[in-house]
Amino acid sequence: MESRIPYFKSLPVLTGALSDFDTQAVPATPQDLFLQWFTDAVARGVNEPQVTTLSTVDPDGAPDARSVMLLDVNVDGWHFAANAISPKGRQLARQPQAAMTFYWPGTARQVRLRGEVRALPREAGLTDFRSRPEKSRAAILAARQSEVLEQPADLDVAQAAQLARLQQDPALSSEHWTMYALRPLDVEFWQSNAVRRFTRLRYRQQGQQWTRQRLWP
Ligand SMILES: Cc1cc2nc3c(=O)[nH]c(=O)nc-3n(C[C@H](O)[C@H](O)[C@H](O)COP(=O)(O)O)c2cc1C
Repeated sequence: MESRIPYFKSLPVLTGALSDFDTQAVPATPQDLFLQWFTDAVARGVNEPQVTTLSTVDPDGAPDARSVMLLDVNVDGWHFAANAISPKGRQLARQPQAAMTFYWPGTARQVRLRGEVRALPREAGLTDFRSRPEKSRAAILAARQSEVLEQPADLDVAQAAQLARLQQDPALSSEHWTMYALRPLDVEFWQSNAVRRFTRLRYRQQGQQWTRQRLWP
């Protein structure tokens, strides 16, 4: 098979108006720097900056990763919602550790987080569930997420059944839809610049404080 290396390497990367990253002038917490970078990504027109790659560990110790939507960032961590009985939910129940990776094209910035994941109290999942459109709630209720779908028509039947239930009882909720918070021990901010000199800054939790270290690129 013909090599695709020249093709992939010919595609532009780390493009955009790049900022200098002054690691001396950063906030005390990674939450604040993350929100600065996030707001900047939105202002620069980055599409869907709230989508992140969430990596977990399966029962065999193998990594697993997928996209999820970031829903909040605060002292409790980086929040996302998922079905507790999905593979990721089961993986997190067994091994409550995860990583999140953000890359915002056009900013040449990456943010990586690693740490413990906690399922938030049930009310948080319920509030998120209730805020979703009816069809999305029906899809969550019908979820047998990541099981093999033998007959595509089974999905339509399952979703239509849940939609009918919801129309009869709009207060219906999912007992499995859960809000999670990834509370990082490490958060690394990575920035390229016009001369491809990468600047990396890692925040590390130490007790109640965050320490900061520059990393070799
Ligand atoms: C852009 C995008 C956003 C997504 N957001 C979520 C999300 O917030 N929560 C979720 O459970 N799945 C989300 N998904 C679907 C997951 O990537 C994944 O396919 C699904 O949750 C099953 O993952 P699992 O088998 O590892 O549990 C999203 C997918 C995409 C492409």
